[in-house]
Amino acid sequence: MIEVQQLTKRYGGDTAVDGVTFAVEPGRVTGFLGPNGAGKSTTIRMMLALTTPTSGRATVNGRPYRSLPAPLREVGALVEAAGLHGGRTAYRHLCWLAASNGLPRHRATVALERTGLASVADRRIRGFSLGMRQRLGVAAALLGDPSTLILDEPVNGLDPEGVHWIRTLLRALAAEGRTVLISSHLISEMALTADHLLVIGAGRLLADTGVDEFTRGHASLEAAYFALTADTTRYRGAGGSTR
Ligand SMILES: Nc1ncnc2c1ncn2[C@@H]1O[C@H](COP(=O)(O)OP(=O)(O)OP(=O)(O)O)[C@@H](O)[C@H]1O
Repeated sequence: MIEVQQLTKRYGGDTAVDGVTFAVEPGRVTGFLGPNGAGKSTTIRMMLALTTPTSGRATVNGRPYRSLPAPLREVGALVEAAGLHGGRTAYRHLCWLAASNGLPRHRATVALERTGLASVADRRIRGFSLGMRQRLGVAAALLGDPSTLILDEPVNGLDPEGVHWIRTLLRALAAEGRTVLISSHLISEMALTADHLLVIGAGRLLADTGVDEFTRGHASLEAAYFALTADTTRYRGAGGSTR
């Protein structure tokens, strides 16, 4: 369970996240949506103590991330597919991560199997495609068998088979009773993956609702999303309407 209370982040005079309050419940997939620059990544980074809030707080299982005794056992995160040592194999990378977090080595094998990377476990990461790197990032998130998963844009770089795979995986993880939060720009994909939605625009929470409820009265989830966020889009192409 993730709880965010009055979370705010200011950069100079700009407010990236503005007094946001919500809870992400276990047992379902929660989609985190919003236009470019809405504050999704900043909110996620504050949950993971990668960015310090100006005010407010974020907790996982009742504690701020920083005070979790074994963070990887409680929260698995995919923030961006960076920080990979290209010369290492996928297996070595995960073993190194496991060792530095006090996790048994066999967790690396389990995570590779769950992410479909077992057959390339001994290949060097530098030869990995974007989609394979993304899977490896998900494998790292699953390493500690955490009850909470926070994945920023997990669908990025995945081919159609990969998109289907991550959708099935996320739904299975939620069905196991885990808390699953994913951000995405792919609204149509969210319609298939998420049970619940948090929508943020210009740093403010615009919706905290079930997918069916959110879509009611609109032609599609996309139409409902555009109607809600039209006035909060920070960046928009010249002449481009989002409706
Ligand atoms: N380190 C930083 N310094 C200054 N401003 C920042 C910083 N990080 C984010 N911002 C600003 O905060 C706002 C929210 O950015 P954020 O990356 O959280 O949005 P986002 O919803 O994740 O966007 P996207 O969908 O484009 O990834 C933006 O206006 C961004 O320019």
